[in-house]
Amino acid sequence: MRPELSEYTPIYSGKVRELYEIDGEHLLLVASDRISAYDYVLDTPIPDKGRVLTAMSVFFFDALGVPNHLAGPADDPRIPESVLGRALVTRRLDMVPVECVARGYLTGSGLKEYRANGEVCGVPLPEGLVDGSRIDPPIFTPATKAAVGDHDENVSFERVAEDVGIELATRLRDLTLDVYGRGADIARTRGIILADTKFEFGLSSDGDLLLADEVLTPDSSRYWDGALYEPGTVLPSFDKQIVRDWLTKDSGWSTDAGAPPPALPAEVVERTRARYIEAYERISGLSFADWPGGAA
Ligand SMILES: C[C@H](c1ccccc1)n1cc(-c2ncnc(N)c2C#N)cn1
Repeated sequence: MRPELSEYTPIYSGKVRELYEIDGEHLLLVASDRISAYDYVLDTPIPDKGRVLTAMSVFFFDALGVPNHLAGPADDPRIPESVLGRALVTRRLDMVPVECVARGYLTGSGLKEYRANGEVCGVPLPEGLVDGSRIDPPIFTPATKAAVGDHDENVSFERVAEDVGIELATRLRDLTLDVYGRGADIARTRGIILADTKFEFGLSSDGDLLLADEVLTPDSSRYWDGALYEPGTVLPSFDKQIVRDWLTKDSGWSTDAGAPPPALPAEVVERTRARYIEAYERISGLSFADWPGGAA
């Protein structure tokens, strides 16, 4: 008999995820079906999004073999039925207050910084790069955690070293680049570009540095369709572009409307759900139908 979610103490609620305390040593990390676009959390959920992204994290935790915070399998008996498949039991860690970002392609806030001063987080880049240019080898571009609703602030490696010490900063950078590089290689061979990603790490009570949070999911990474990639082309988001296009081209809403986006039509929801499942099945080589939880 599985416990009820109400038996656990909620300790954090994010845009699309929640964190609960199971006991002094263990947490329950829950991924919702909520989707965000243009800094809004949309009213319409994407069925199974939480389960797909949880499956992706578990695939990469297993495939990359990095010491991590998982404390049980996807069907761990401590996981309530109501969130089975979209929740994981994790060890409670002392989280390192650094957003560990790796970039293999130049876009977003990195591009903005590069255009202003030719570097990203203090890392100089070659001249002449444009939106979508490959950054090879990938670079470590950390950020400080922003308050809820704000955007993270890009900082230099030196600033991270000031905050957490040079030894830990060096380990964070090396681990971030190693895990991103190997994960991006796996995805690329399956036709999906992981342009960049954000990792979170924590320290165990034994002092071990463990990979935490979600790993290489479309919510923590930019997913592009490799078949569409041309150097310097701006690629749509593999998972969110269907929603973005409907919102800005078909719904009558605009980002400067000053009002939240409208509800999504069923067709947009289903196509988006299919994109998440496609990304998981292509990258993992596994069938999403075999993943725990879902419609009884
Ligand atoms: C921002 C992120 C979060 C994830 C999911 C839902 C809401 C927030 N978060 C993760 C921890 C955390 N704290 C202690 N030990 C851990 N193993 C983890 C993890 N993962 C704190 N915050």
